[in-house]
Amino acid sequence: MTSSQSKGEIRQSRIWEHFQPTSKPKRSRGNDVSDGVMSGSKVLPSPVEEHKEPILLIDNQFENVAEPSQVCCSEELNIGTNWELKVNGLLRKHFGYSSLKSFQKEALAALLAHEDCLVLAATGSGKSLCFQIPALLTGKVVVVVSPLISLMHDQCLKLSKHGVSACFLGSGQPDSSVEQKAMRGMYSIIYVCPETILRLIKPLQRLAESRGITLFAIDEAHCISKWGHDFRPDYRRLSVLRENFSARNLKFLKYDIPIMALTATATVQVRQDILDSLCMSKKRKTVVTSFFRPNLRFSVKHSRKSVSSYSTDFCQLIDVYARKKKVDGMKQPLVSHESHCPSDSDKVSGSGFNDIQNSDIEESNDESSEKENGSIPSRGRPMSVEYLENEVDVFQSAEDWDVAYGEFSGQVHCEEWNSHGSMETIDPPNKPEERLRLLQEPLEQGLTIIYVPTRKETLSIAKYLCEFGVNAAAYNAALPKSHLRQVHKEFHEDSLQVVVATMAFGMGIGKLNVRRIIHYGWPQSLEAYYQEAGRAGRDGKLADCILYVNLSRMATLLPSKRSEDQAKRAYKMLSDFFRYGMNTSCCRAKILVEYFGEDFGDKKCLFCDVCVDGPPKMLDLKEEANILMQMIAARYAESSFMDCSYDDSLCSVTERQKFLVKPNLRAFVNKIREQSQKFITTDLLWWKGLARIMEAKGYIREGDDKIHVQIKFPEPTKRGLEFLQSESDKGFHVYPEADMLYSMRKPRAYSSFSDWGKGWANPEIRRQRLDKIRSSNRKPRKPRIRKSRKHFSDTSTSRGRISAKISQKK
Ligand SMILES: Nc1ncnc2c1ncn2[C@@H]1O[C@H](COP(=O)(O)OP(=O)(O)OP(=O)(O)O)[C@@H](O)[C@H]1O
Ligand SMILES: [Mg+2]
Repeated sequence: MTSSQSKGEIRQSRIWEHFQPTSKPKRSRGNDVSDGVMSGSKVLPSPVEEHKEPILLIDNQFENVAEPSQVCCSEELNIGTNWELKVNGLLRKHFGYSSLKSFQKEALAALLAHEDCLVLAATGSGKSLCFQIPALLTGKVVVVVSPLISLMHDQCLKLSKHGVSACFLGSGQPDSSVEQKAMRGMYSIIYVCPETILRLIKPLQRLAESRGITLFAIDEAHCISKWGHDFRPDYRRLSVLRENFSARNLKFLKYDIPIMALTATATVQVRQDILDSLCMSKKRKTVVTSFFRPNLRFSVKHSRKSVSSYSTDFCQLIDVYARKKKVDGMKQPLVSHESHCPSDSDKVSGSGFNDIQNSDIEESNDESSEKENGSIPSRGRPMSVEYLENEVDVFQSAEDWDVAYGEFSGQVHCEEWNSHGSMETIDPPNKPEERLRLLQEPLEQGLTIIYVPTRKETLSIAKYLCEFGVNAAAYNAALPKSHLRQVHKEFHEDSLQVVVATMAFGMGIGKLNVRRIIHYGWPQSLEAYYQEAGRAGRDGKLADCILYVNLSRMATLLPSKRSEDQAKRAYKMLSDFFRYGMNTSCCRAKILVEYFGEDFGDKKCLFCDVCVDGPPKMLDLKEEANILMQMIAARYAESSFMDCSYDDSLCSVTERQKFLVKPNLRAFVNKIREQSQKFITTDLLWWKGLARIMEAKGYIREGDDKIHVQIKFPEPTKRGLEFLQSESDKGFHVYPEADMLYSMRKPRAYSSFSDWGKGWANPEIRRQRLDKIRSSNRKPRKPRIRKSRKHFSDTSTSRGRISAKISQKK
């Protein structure tokens, strides 16, 4: 799949391209730099004198430095035309790879042409090399802006193993002399967090004049964007790099120092925001690879998400790692992982193991759907800003996350190298047949990360798994730093099996054998989800990305302290994710990559639950859609009448006020129930699903200014009114979505319904009953109707009717 956008500026590589074996150098017409086809840009530097090998001293942690006197100070890049050969030599020597991937080549070519570059490539595709190789190739310094200390530490550790001098600066750096050495040009790669780079502008300008800075790389660049999921305010101030390192301001520079921004998850809007915020030049290059990860198997499962559902949700995981059974509530003795489950003294306030509460919180102003759906009401503390802030982990600055672990060894880890001295990489299956074969193979044990929304759940789930003999650990920002370091260390050493974490864990983690990423609760956006899911299967082997959510409850906006604007965006992101969770008919990988602006065409991943199970049978919901549309249209007609009417004799003030209050979906559903016996027992949840489908088809729209996770105050559209008026016999065939299927799963019927129905014809009885229903609706959360349900059975209800529709068609 190749797409060129913006006059050839953006080139999107074929979907499998970056996962193809790199050991056999490819000659792909469109990608080969030496063919001169590189997006039509003049990317190759003119041949200059013979390239001087950069000085690289392979040594220990912080002494892994180059002598300033020996380094290249020239402004020109003395690379020569055969830079690809040189790069391949460096790659083999330092990393054990035989060649660059095509997107890496393109990014490098942009740098050599002194151009800015935006690199959008899937998680685990190898973005780091795009900025690491330039340091080796040019002999100048590369400055990398990175959001997390653990990530910087991780990368420095790896580079030192590969014989590349690197350091990180900031509060996590224990050696105070490193910063001075770095500014004297003694490291080839300097990692800094955005907060630190802002105070280092002057020393960096001196460094640019002495050893030279070849590139500013902004890793995880989505953090720049207010529209993104990981917004970090200090990232937005990085435009200072362009101002302070331009040829206009620094006379010794012939060209502006190029900026390279890299991310795996940026929507089209986020991309633009990155380009603008960094003041990237108009002549920049954008390199886009497919976001598709062919070896990841996505699925969505329903879970009540309470302590009582752990046994169902985690039994498979326990089977994989422990195969022990908890006997009558007796705890299995914890082995080495006792330390991972913090003791009472380590507990964060109010979040001990025995104090676990259901922390799902519904959208703040949503009426309870539990009343309708029989789920247990949240027993948590009342929702408040403080409560929410205390419960979730929110990135503020890199300084908050000092969880670097271990020391640089400077040693090459033998297990990472095969007997021929090259890095062992397993290419992900890139053809449908290969992937289908992979699907037959059992999922390897490997490691598992469980992402949960709250700190409390990290503790309760880790404890639960430990009780069954799984070597599991909790990870959240409120736990002691020593504990977090230990978790990192053991995770990297494979001595842990499961890490139960908030979003605080794992950004940029380069662990190859993560086999399962489980999300236990609604993530906050598709971006966050895809980033986290992307930590699985980096070795190219099959990996599972399972999302457990309560289908009867809406996604929740957890972090608070947001401006109105930010809250709107956050709701929009939640809403997009909610639709992903409710989807039953479209390949999940397709939804994910298309969210990032990639055209997946009619391809399918063949792996996800939708591809494997197939969509549910389509239903003709013409009658249901019609009645809902009628209700909405009628109310709309009434209210527009009220709006136009200035004649007080036509209606009273109270009546007018009544009409000014917007009815929500629940009110419409109640009206339907009042008017049609057939739908008396159809869940609100089911109607919500139908309303979502009708909104997607453009029949109704949200009438409220506030953004809701899903449509709440429906208004008819022109299209919807046309649908209502249409006399065509054409049905309204749709795939029922996950919440609709869930609400139909266990037909709840009323055996007394027939008795109850007998009196319905009598207007007086009907009036009394409707009054009763109305008054019960006014009292929130009183499960009056539900109470009697278990005694009854009758399939003549609409729920039964809809379920019957499905079974009939199956
Ligand atoms: N040219 C190459 N040939 C073979 N393997 C490569 C090459 N470049 C990178 N890799 C592999 O890709 C893996 C992931 O690289 P890297 O950590 O840079 O990914 P990333 O794109 O930065 O991911 P993330 O978005 O999660 O940060 C590396 O461990 C390495 O094994
Ligand atoms: Mg990376």
